Amino acid sequence: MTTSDTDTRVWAIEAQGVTRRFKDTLALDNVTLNFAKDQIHGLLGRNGAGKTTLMSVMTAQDWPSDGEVYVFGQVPHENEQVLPDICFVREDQRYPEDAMAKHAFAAARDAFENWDEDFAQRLIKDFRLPEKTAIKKMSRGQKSAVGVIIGLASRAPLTVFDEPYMGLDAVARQLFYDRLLQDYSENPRTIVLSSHLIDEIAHLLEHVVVIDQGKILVDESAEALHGRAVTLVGRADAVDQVVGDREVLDREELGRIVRITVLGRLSTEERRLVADLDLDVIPVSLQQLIVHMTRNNVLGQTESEGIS
Ligand SMILES: Nc1ncnc2c1ncn2[C@@H]1O[C@H](COP(=O)(O)OP(=O)(O)OP(=O)(O)O)[C@@H](O)[C@H]1O
Repeated sequence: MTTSDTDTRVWAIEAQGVTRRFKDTLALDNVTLNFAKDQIHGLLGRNGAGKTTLMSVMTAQDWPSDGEVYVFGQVPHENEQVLPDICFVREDQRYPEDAMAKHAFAAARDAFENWDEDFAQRLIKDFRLPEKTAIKKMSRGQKSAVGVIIGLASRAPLTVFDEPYMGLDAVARQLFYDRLLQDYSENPRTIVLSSHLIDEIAHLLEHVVVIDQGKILVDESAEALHGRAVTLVGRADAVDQVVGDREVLDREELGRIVRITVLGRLSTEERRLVADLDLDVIPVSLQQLIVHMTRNNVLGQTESEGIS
């Protein structure tokens, strides 16, 4: 079995130059990144960015067209040593025609060594899941709950949730976040979460990866990202004085007042200037930052390709 030559004590997943092509579509374009062990990672990006494809390749459900993937230091594909350590929860999970939730849970109990039956039973009650209804006949939210319960109770060393909460209502989603955080603090493991609801999951994330058009746009700790951009509001000439030659992510004008989002933290001196000029400083949420960055990336590429 091939073993990655980087430090397998640190990385749960290593992707090296991973490309995935589907006929004319380049879903992953030479992706190189690592996911540290025992952290909660967010994999974020717009529709069609390549999230599901990357998750599928990393969990050995799909092969890369090029490049290498290692999970816990080994190539995971067709690897009986690593596959039992991976739980991939996806929205489009297929179940046999008459399968009920209890059948899915029994299969998960057999598949995952760390399966916690008491925890699963508590989650079934929390999510009010009907155990005797065929999964195919369940509501969208109930189907999602089946996946979420399997993902949590499996306690797999690598658990990957691809948009697990489609269809879950706000109460159920909050339940998922709370149970995940609580169980993760008691049983640390590597979690990868993809989501469109960025602000809802931002507080869970320790590491953030943003993918856009198959390329990695951001690969940073959540802490480093926090405060990476700031919005300044005030008189145009005063705001421009502080903005200087910083990269502008967004600019809105309302008469003589402007609202400009710039990359980078403000220095102590700049903060003083901001106070003297009577400007408002508004922190930028992870969701706003990613919206700005992916929007700018698309515009940048469109312009450079000469398409207006
Ligand atoms: N089996 C496939 N055959 C052809 N194209 C595919 C296939 N799977 C994915 N793609 C294409 O690859 C690109 C990435 O798709 P992917 O599902 O990974 O995106 P995503 O980021 O998960 O999107 P979403 O947030 O909308 O689920 C898209 O352009 C998609 O159409």
